Amino acid sequence: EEQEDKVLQALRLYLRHLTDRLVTDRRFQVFKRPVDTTEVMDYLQVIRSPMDLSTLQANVDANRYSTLAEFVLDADLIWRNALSYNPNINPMDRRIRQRAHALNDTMHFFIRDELSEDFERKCEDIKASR
Ligand SMILES: CC(=O)c1csc(NC(=O)C2C[NH2+]C2)n1
Repeated sequence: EEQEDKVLQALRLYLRHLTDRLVTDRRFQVFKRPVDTTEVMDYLQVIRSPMDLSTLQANVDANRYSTLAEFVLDADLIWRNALSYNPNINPMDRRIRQRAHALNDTMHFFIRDELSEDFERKCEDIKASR
């Protein structure tokens, strides 16, 4: 229905605006592209579902997300994967974990501050009705 498509278009616009801010934040450059598994040889043995900010953006543009919850499932993979792959106390692992926590905190702060629960409920209702 016309009205419903306007809601989904608004969601897409917001998710693109949110992802653009994350992708341009220099703290999150390590999360910008898929991990190069020819360089980081054991990555796919450790991480079952890779995700990165550019793939997230492409998914938004491809209308892959009809609710905020679907987007957050993929977005949370990015920082959770980084915590899993970098568990050690060496400075490099610690720096990536700090950036992973910053990505999580920043994303969820923007969402809580900018997206109403009513809007997300509308998206969920449209999804349930289809
Ligand atoms: C995106 C991500 O989580 C990532 C990219 S490289 C990396 N970790 C390392 O290169 C080593 C430091 N201890 C392993 N983690």
